[in-house]
Amino acid sequence: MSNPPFTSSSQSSTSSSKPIPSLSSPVASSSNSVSSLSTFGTPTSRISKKKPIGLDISKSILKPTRAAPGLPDSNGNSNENGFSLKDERSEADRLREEIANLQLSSSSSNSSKSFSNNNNNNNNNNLSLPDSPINSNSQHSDSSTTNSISINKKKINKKTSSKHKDKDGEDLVKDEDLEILDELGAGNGGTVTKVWNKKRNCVMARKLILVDAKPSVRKQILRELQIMNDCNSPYIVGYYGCFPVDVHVGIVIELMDAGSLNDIYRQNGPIPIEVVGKVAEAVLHGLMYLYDVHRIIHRDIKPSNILANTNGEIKICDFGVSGELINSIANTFVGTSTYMSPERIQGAPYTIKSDVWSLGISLIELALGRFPFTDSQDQEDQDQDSETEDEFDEDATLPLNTQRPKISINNNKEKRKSKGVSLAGGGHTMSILDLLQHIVNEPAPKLFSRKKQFPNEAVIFVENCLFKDPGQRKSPQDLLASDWISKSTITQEDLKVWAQSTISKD
Ligand SMILES: Nc1ncnc2c1ncn2[C@@H]1O[C@H](COP(=O)(O)OP(=O)(O)OP(=O)(O)O)[C@@H](O)[C@H]1O
Repeated sequence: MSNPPFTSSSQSSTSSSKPIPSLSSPVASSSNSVSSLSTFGTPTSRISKKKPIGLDISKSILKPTRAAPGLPDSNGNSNENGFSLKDERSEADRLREEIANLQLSSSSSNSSKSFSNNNNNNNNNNLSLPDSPINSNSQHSDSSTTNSISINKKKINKKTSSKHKDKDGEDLVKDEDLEILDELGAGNGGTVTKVWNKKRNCVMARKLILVDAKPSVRKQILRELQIMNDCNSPYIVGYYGCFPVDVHVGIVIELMDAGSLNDIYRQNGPIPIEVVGKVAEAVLHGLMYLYDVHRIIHRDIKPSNILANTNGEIKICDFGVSGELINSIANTFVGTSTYMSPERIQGAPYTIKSDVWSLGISLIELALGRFPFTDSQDQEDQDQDSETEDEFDEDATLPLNTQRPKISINNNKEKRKSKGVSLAGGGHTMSILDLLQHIVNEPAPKLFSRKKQFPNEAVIFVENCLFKDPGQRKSPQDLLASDWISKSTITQEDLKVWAQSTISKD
């Protein structure tokens, strides 16, 4: 069963003629943006795995969507925390602001201690901030004082800045203040839960990373994670703090209430290609921010690390800030990254171009609603809507003249029917080695489907992400300047309505 393509302008006007009382401004007041948005899918239940993305946007708007506590519902009504869709700022922005205020009040009112590195106690306008939770013990013994109130950014280096202390010098996010509400998901390294911060009266996401490391390593991990303190971008999931949890590490981050793009496509079917374009744009901005500002390469771009919220924001998470954490997890890691570029599989060092490859694979996955390298026989077995061979979208992402991946020299029917190893995160059915071999030896997948036509600009964009030679592969900057991204007409409001439509109603 194919998903209807994005609607034409005539469909748009039909849907926009319906009243949309449930959304407060700015969506409702912007008739243009509403009509352009006709494009997005109807809400689908989380129970159903493969409901088509429908067309009737007005229905999706009218039906109430489940808003996480701390976030507005689809009617734009404030929930118990007083947030509303009318308020353009996201919950993360609000929290950031609160944190900034706390820092200022801390620096102006708490003149008893200065934790700045320069150890001076004259009134030279340096900001004195409490140190990070990790460094605080040693730094707190510093008795130098200051009355400074203005922010001298240069003085706030990575080691001394902390957005996570309140005016009493207490951690802004403490594990004991978090009440577990719901499980959001689990990955190879740990579990993520939705939590209520009793002290701050808001919802957050708490990720428990199972590292089982000795205290010195854990301390080092927590220290390294502090770099996330300084990450401040609308394309990066907000970070609120981290702490040891037994022998493990807890990280508290912004709750993205529409979940990961992996969850979204698995529960709602393929993501409309126009939205996929905005996903590409957000990820590229996030990658560029991480690299340009912090010299960080993400290293793990995949749909489960791209998150969306009902404000229509798309952000990336889980980037490789902590070498120690990567090492610790690698010790217990049972999966493998199936989004890895050919050069990485062959042992070349990571570059930002490796992230670009992973982005290309992820985009195909989102647009098709399945992992690009899925074995077609298995896929066919699972696809109840495919009744004839013709209808089935066999190896859709392989080059047109390729029937199926040559997964081994002795490829035969028996082999084809083998389910192979089911890889984590994508319902993958090739064995890991077959897959890695395939990525290295076979042509790169393409954005292609027998069932649906994708815009040429999107096809070219993905092609540019998936040059097997990293030298030929485009940089994030070039990709952002491409036609697909620069000519997109999808607005933030459109994304907001789309994201809300993906939330389950039960
Ligand atoms: N900030 C968040 N807000 C909402 N849901 C989240 C958040 N972070 C993670 N999740 C959910 O939790 C799931 C598990 O995340 P986690 O990072 O532990 O593993 P993963 O990325 O799915 O897999 P892997 O461990 O293989 O990288 C995600 O797929 C997503 O559904």
